[in-house]
Amino acid sequence: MHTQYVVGVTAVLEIEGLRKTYRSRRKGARRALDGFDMVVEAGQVHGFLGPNGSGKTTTLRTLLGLIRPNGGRMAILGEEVPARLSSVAGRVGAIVESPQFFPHFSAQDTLSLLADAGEVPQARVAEVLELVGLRDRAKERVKTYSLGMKQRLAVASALLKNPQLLILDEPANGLDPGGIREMRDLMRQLSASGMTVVLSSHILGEVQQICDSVTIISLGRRVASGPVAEVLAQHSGGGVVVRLESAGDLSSAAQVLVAAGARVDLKPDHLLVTGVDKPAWVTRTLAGRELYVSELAPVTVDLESVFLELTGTAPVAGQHRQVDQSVEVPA
Ligand SMILES: Nc1ncnc2c1ncn2[C@@H]1O[C@H](COP(=O)(O)OP(=O)(O)OP(=O)(O)O)[C@@H](O)[C@H]1O
Repeated sequence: MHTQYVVGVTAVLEIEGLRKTYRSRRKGARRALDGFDMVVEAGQVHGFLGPNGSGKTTTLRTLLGLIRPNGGRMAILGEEVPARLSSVAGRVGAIVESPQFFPHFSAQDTLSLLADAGEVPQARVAEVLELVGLRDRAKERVKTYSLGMKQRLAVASALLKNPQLLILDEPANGLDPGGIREMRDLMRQLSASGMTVVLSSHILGEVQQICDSVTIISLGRRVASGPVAEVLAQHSGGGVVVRLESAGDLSSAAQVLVAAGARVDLKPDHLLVTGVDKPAWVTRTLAGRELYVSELAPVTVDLESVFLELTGTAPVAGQHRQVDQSVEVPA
């Protein structure tokens, strides 16, 4: 299901009908993006989700002018890219591939060098070190840093020019739970300061906690998008779990509800009822037949279940899922 967006002036990122087919003499043609759409509004932390090989990195690299698309259009901060990339580049910070740092340099030296190269005032170096929480270790060599600290340094380098839009490809990759939490807090902090953050991720629980909105990609196409709560609500099916005072009455309760027009799944200790506008209707309908509800709760879905359903990547018993989601194009 596609959410229709009204593209307003606040869109920081717009992608429409993006297509990319990789061609190689040896491996033939592979369609990585097949008419992909994405919109990110200003001030959001936006999660870009999709299984391995679904086209996330291709999208981000195309956006940054590193890959030439075969079709579609893109705009960053209202400027068409790649045509006008040079006029927005100074307002976009991105880490699309893990940057390589000189191991013998300290974070301070690394950022200082990058600040000079990017004509950023040196005073900004201390600010970004503080922001990413590296201040106290800033003078130590990068080779002594943990993976999490290197990730922070990468984010610090992308923050040097105080971008309006920050794009991070898998920022939590390889981090332990503590590191992930710190990264989450940093994203929130940046967003609170008015920055728009787009992050691709596989860590769905994290995305659910950290992101205001999401785009889910599968096979090079958008399969869902919108505020996290909306995407979840659209896929919860409005179901309710119903338990009765006496479990022995479940089967008759199921018959009553079906006769009254609901869809009912009979489980050993509860009913799963869908197709009902208001949960109170279930209580009333059953009470009218002297069947008493002891518990009535909406079915909660998490982003992971929605993701698995939409991208067709839920595990299937006895099958080993292959990781590539791109489509081979016949010669
Ligand atoms: N340079 C390339 N040449 C040929 N095929 C490529 C190239 N880069 C990516 N692909 C293919 O395009 C498809 C999409 O890859 P992409 O890296 O965009 O996916 P992704 O969603 O970022 O995946 P992951 O989560 O695994 O990083 C994959 O089938 C990949 O093998």
